[in-house]
Amino acid sequence: MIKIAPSILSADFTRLGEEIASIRDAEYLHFDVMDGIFVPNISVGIPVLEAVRKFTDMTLDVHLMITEPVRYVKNFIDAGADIVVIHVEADTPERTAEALKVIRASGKRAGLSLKPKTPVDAVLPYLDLLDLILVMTVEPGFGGQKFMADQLDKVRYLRARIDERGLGCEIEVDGGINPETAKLCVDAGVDVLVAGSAVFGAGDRTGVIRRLRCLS
Ligand SMILES: O=C(CO)[C@H](O)[C@H](O)COP(=O)(O)O
Repeated sequence: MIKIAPSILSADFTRLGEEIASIRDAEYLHFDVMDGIFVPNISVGIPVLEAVRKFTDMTLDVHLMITEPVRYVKNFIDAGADIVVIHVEADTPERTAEALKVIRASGKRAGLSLKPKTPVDAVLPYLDLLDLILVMTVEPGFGGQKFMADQLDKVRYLRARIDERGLGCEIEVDGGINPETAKLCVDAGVDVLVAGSAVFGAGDRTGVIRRLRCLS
């Protein structure tokens, strides 16, 4: 069963509670954190995550597009994150592993993401520490960009590595996901689809989530 993770980056922040309440039948709620340094944009942070945590029981999938994530992972866990995804490019290998261990030691799920220009084998040394790998299918920083189909080679490669080792690590994609690109991702072996503008730009959110699952 494909999991859907609507990204609140594309929600109407003046009505964030209503926007979240309009999402039914999605497994995760994707929460994008941007620091203006790791990516050329600034989004929301810990106080907003705390508010969202009080509002919903959904699994909160927190994507940290920030430098030196090891400094902040515990704060995001305390604020209510269920899954914390950091970037492989955001710190040294030692501190990246340390951050992943802190997440798991807190009883939360650890994820690692890679930007489109990062070679896929950059995440392999961390596989045993991971519950999720997030393959970016746009340059991180902004919603509403065009899907990069060439990133699906990474998905196929990771699918094979994860399956041959019998690991439970999920593969997630983020950026430019709509019902057409979702089909390509599912065929390549993706487990979780992040979708921002496709979900929050649609009137019928239940309908679009169903189409993203390739059910209609
Ligand atoms: O992480 C992100 C951008 O860095 C967003 O989650 C992503 O771009 C979703 O937006 P859309 O579905 O509109 O492409």
